[in-house]
Formats: sequence, structure tokens, C-alpha cells
Amino acid sequence: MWVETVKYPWSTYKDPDIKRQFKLMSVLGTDALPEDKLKKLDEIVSAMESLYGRATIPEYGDNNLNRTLSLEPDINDILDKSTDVNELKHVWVQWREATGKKIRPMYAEYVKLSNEAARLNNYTDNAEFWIRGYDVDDFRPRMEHLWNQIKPLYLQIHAYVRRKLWELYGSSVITRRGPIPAHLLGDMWAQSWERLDDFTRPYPTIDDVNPTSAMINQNYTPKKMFKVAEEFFTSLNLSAMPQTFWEKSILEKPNGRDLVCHASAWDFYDSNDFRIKQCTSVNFMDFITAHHEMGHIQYFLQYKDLPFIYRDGANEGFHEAIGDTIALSVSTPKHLHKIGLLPKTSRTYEADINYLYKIGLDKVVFLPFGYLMDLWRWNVFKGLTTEDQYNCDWWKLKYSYQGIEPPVTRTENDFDPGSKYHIVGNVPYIRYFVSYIVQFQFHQALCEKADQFDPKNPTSKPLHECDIYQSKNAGNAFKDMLKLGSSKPWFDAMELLTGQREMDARPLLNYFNPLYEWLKNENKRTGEHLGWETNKKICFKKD
Ligand SMILES: O=C(CCC(O)(O)[C@H](Cc1ccccc1)NC(=O)c1ccccc1)N[C@@H](Cc1ccccc1)C(=O)O
Ligand SMILES: [Zn+2]
Repeated sequence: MWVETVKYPWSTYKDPDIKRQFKLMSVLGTDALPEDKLKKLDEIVSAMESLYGRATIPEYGDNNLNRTLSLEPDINDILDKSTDVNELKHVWVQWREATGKKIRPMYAEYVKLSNEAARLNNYTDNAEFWIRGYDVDDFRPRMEHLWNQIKPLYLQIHAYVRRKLWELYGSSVITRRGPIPAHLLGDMWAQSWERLDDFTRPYPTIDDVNPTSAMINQNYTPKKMFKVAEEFFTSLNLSAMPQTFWEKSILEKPNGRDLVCHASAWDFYDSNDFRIKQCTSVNFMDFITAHHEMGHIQYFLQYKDLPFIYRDGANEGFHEAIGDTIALSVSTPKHLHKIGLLPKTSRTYEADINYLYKIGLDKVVFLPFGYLMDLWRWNVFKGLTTEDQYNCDWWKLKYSYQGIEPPVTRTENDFDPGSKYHIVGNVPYIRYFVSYIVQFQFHQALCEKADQFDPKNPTSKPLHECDIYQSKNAGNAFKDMLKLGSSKPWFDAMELLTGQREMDARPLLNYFNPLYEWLKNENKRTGEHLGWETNKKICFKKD
């Protein structure tokens, strides 16, 4: 709805709530574009997204089946199981041939039109428009500061994993001082490395925390995975999924039909119809993703009776953090044992380190990726990264923040950012970096409410062992924050739950501290070089 400021001089209003509603309502976004440009922008984004959604790659090897593989589940299964470096290189390169390379010609116009829309909303560029919801004018320096607090921990994990991969693949594939080749990290974008847990964990003899086999043995279905996730939320006195959710959600990849498989949660803003679309496979990673998506639905349910304009996250990072916060409890060996997905648990130092390592391969490893995704796009929207150096600047960031390198030479004929859903789907990404920081603040606060963490004696009940399952105290505290939606600035929502008004990396760093100490000792023992260096060229012109 278009609110004429002349008719409603809302910026002069006294009532802060009415003023806030008008302010939020007055943001037009891309609707500020003239008709033909809006149409063009929509066409470009849906063309990029549908190309990505339909992308398949030829199967590895010269068998004449010429089967094609989709990202989910085919390519992800290969990334999960294969240690054939040529097969891993094949899927890495072919996925980029099938996505980014084809999307590159559309991207520059997407950037131009997005910036035009931002300027019509009185922002200097789309980067500023995208970060407006974080309500601070030094947001980007704050993100860099948070990253600098985390970086020492990341360097330790990076050095340790590089050594384990060097032991497995040998010096012809990977060095012990250079960046890690991207195709060896168990993920198409090297954004999380948890698939490496099996063969890189600190104490390999300890039985692994692998619920996937238990899920398969117990005949889990995608629906059962979501039912188990729902039961965690209701155990906290949060809301169950409405009947329409079970009727209308798409929880499995429909065979035959083309579908953008990237998971998503939908609010139809009628206080009743809420859905998830997820191409769920029966495995632990997808079980965790189910909690992530259900976290969005839970937020929808808690704010569904607010004025329409307030039915949103306190900021975009909050919306991404709800399900992940719950998943920090679900993932504990204690909880998995409780729900029958883990035979037994041994509460030894070694088991603790193994657990923190597995969680670290997701949460700590993700942070440089979660940050650089929009570092690159902010530079593109600001004209600091021009079209002729899209890929060069991408790989400079991947090298400098993640310490990884491409398995084959990349040039400006390629467009590797376009191999990631959020780039082609026009979905901002710093929200996940924010989420990965604040979810540990939420987890710590909820664990205190559940009497499973004592900030005055943090080692008495270690935060990584906390499971808030069935705690009404924790659930009610979470509910009170969720119910605010975007009706208050996010600092107030954060303060209501955690007592703080800032994003703070300390709960995350405290959570991983035992792992950090272990890694420092281990890397010192093996004489590991921290960080990475290379004399390889990163940038090549269009050939
Ligand atoms: O993209 C997702 C999960 C999908 C989603 O739930 O964040 C989804 C993305 C999306 C899809 C289509 C249109 C817009 C956004 N977000 C939502 O469904 C959503 C976001 C905000 C409010 C309501 C729903 N996760 C990220 C990062 C991540 C997060 C957590 C665990 C692993 C990985 C990724 O896979 O790279
Ligand atoms: Zn999400």
C-alpha cells in the first residue's frame, strides 16, 4: 500500500507505534520502479531462479547412461560420500557450468535495476537498502569487527582440517600451508564442512554422533522428521503446526515436476495458511534444516495477530536464528539419545571435543562464507566490483576470508557467485551471518531460563551440553520475544530475551572454547601453519 506522506505527515506524529507503522509501510522497495523497469527486474530474477532450479549436470565417468544429476539429492549425495577427487572436481565444475556461467549475462542488468529501485527509496545503492533493517549506521564495520573476533578460531579449524585432508589426499592434491581446494570440503560452496566429520574428527575411535543411520533404520519419512521437530516446539509450550500446514506443505521433491528445491517457508498473511517447501532426504542434515524452516513458521505463528506491517522478524537475522537456536539443543548427544536417534552417550572429554568439532564444522566454518556473500554483493552494488571483475573479486574474497581456492583455473567467462541460490534468487545473505552470532546469544539466554547454564559459573553446566527440551520457562521467554515481530526495534527484542541490546560474539566463543584450546594444542603439536599463502594467480581475464 502506497502511503502519501503529504496526506499523512507521519514523520511529525507523536505516537511512536503509529509512526513506526507508517515508516515501515512507506518503504516501497522495487515497487518504486516505473512499470516497465519493475517488469524487467522481475523477469530477470525469475529467469535466473528458474535456470538455477532446472539445472542438472552430466553424470561423472564415461558410462553411456548419460543420466543427469540434480543438486538435491544427487550431487549432495556425491559430496557426502565420494572421496574420488576427480568426481568431486567434475561435480564442482559442471554445477558452475550449468548455473553461474549461464546466469552471468543477466546479472549486470539485475544490479543496475536494483540500484535504481534503491535510489528511488532514497538509499544511495541497493547495499544500503538491504541493510536498513539493522538500524545502525555503522553496520558494515560492526560485521567486520565480529568477524575479527571469530577469525582466530576459524584459523585453527582451517589448519586442522587442511592437515586431515592432506593426510587423506596427499601433497599432489593439497598442501599444508596453502588455501584448501574448494571441491574437497563436502559442500558445493564450501560454506559448511560437517560432511567431513566422519573422517576428520579429533577422536575417531569414539562412536560417531551419526543419527542418519538410526533415522533410516527407524523408517523415518520426511513427514516424521517434521513431526518430531514440531514436538520439540510444543514441548516448550510454543505452537503446533496448523492443519493447513500438513495439508499444503511440500516436504518431498515431487517426482517429475520441476521445482526450485531450495528450502523455504511461506506466510500467506491470513493468520492461518503457513507452509514449508523442502526437498527432504532422510538424513540428519535435512532433519536440522527442517528445524530451521520450522523456526520461520513458529515466528509466523507467534506474530500472526499483529498488524500486517509488524508480521516480520525483529531483523532478518532473527528470522534465520529461531530454528537454528532450537537445533542447538536438538543436536546434543543427550537429546538425540532421548529421542532414540543415538544408542548411548559417553560424557567424556573426548566425546565433548568430538561434538564441539562437529558443530564447529557447521557454525564456525560458515561465518566467513556468510560474511563474504554480501561483502561481494555490497561491492557490486556500490560499483567497487565492476562487471569485468565479478569472478576475480569473488575468488579474492574466498581466498582472503575462507582460505580456499578453486580446483581449476577460473576466468571472467565464469560466474561462480551465480552457483549459489541466494545470488540468483535475489536473497540477501548477511542475515545468516547475523543469525549464526545471535543464535548463541539466544541459546545461552534460553539455557539460563531452563536452568541449564549459569553465567556466574559457566563451566559448571557447559553451554554445549544444554538441551532446553520441555522447558516451559525457556519456551515462554522465547515466545515473548517472537510475539513482538517487528513491532519494536530489534535491540528491544534482543534485550527482552538476553538482557543485552547488542550482537555479541562472546556466547559463540565461550561455547567453542574447549575446542579452541584443543585445536591450538593439536596444531602446535603437528607444527601446523596458521593461515594460508599462495603464489598462484587468482584472476584471469575473459579468454
Ligand atoms: O537458505 C537457507 C535456508 C532457506 C531459508 O529458510 O533461509 C529461506 C531462503 C529463501 C528462499 C526463498 C525466498 C526467500 C528466502 N528463507 C525463508 O524461507 C524465509 C526467510 C525469511 C522469512 C520467512 C521465510 N539457508 C542458508 C544458510 C544456512 C542456514 C542454516 C543452516 C544451513 C545453511 C543456505 O542454505 O545457504
Ligand atoms: Zn531461513
